[in-house]
Amino acid sequence: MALVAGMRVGSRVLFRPWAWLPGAALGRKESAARGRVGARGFGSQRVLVEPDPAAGIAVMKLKSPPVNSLSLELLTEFVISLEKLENDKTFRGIILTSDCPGVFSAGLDLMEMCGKNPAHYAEYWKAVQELWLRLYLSNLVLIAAINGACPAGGCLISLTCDYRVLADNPKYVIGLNETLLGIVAPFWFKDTLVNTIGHRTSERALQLGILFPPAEALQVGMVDKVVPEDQVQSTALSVMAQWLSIPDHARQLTKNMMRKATADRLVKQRDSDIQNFVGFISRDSIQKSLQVYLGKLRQKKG
Ligand SMILES: CCCCCCCCCCCCC/C=C/C(=O)SCCNC(=O)CCNC(=O)[C@H](O)C(C)(C)COP(=O)(O)OP(=O)(O)OC[C@H]1O[C@@H](n2cnc3c(N)ncnc32)[C@H](O)[C@@H]1OP(=O)(O)O
Repeated sequence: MALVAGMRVGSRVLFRPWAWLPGAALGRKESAARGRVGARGFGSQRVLVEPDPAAGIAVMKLKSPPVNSLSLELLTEFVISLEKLENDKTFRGIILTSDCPGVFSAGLDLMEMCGKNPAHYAEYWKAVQELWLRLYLSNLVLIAAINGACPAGGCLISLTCDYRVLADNPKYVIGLNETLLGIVAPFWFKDTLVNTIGHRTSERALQLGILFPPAEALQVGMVDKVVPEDQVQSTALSVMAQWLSIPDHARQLTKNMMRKATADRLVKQRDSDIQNFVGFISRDSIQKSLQVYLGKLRQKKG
């Protein structure tokens, strides 16, 4: 077996780029929870995993009501489930979807970024980085079955997937809308978007914080397919079959070739990226903007 840049070619698991990242190791309890997934469903409170070992795939459903906002707990459970599937050679692909009606994910949890201390912000941001790195460089085929609204961090997660299927519902908007909150998408959010829809469209989408409805999302390439809501899952499954018809080693090496440079940019500056986030989010003006935004979200109901 040849070794290419730390990747073992000839076995199914080709690269574990995070294995050497600081803080990437899981605790003892979490490690003990790993192991073969088998045919029974597993998961955690916030991440349901429905394995289909015969097909070599698993459906992973985010289940953190009401809106799958990416709390520290959800991020942690997400990473653990992902690692379990990555480590089990039975699995070659994951369909990522939501168990919360009408929302794929509301993005980063605003409560994690409001009124907390710098140590908390640092821990939170490290967890966000970790999930992005693992998803972006995953060996598995990842298909997003987007069955609800998909703003900001929710959009980022879908952009790490190899293919996005979006339900045709005008409420199911998708995009990086950070500027609407008075905050800035970090460079690696931006890079992920640029890699998907190109520079000019990203520039406009990011500055204006555009949340694209399905037809426009398809037109700009933010998603790959728009289908009636009741066909999202079946379409994701048939797309998965197509991707799994490609030999793993060739597809994985190609994915790595396309994505590694983007991931490396963050890997090389994880600590300074955390410091930037902590400094930025701790500013009084940013805290005020987030509070105002949260207030508007709450008012919407009343
Ligand atoms: C000098 C430059 C330096 C640069 C340095 C850069 C550093 C980095 C800077 C910071 C980068 C941060 C990046 C941030 C990314 C994000 O993801 S921020 C989150 C953005 N998300 C959103 O804008 C979505 C907001 N939510 C919604 O639009 C809607 O909730 C929905 C998803 C469309 C669902 O609508 P609906 O079903 O009608 O539910 P609601 O009634 O609106 O919500 C239910 C309750 O959930 C709460 N909630 C919603 N979203 C969030 C959230 N993201 N976090 C936490 N809580 C959320 C909402 O308030 C409701 O709560 P209650 O009123 O208490 O019920």
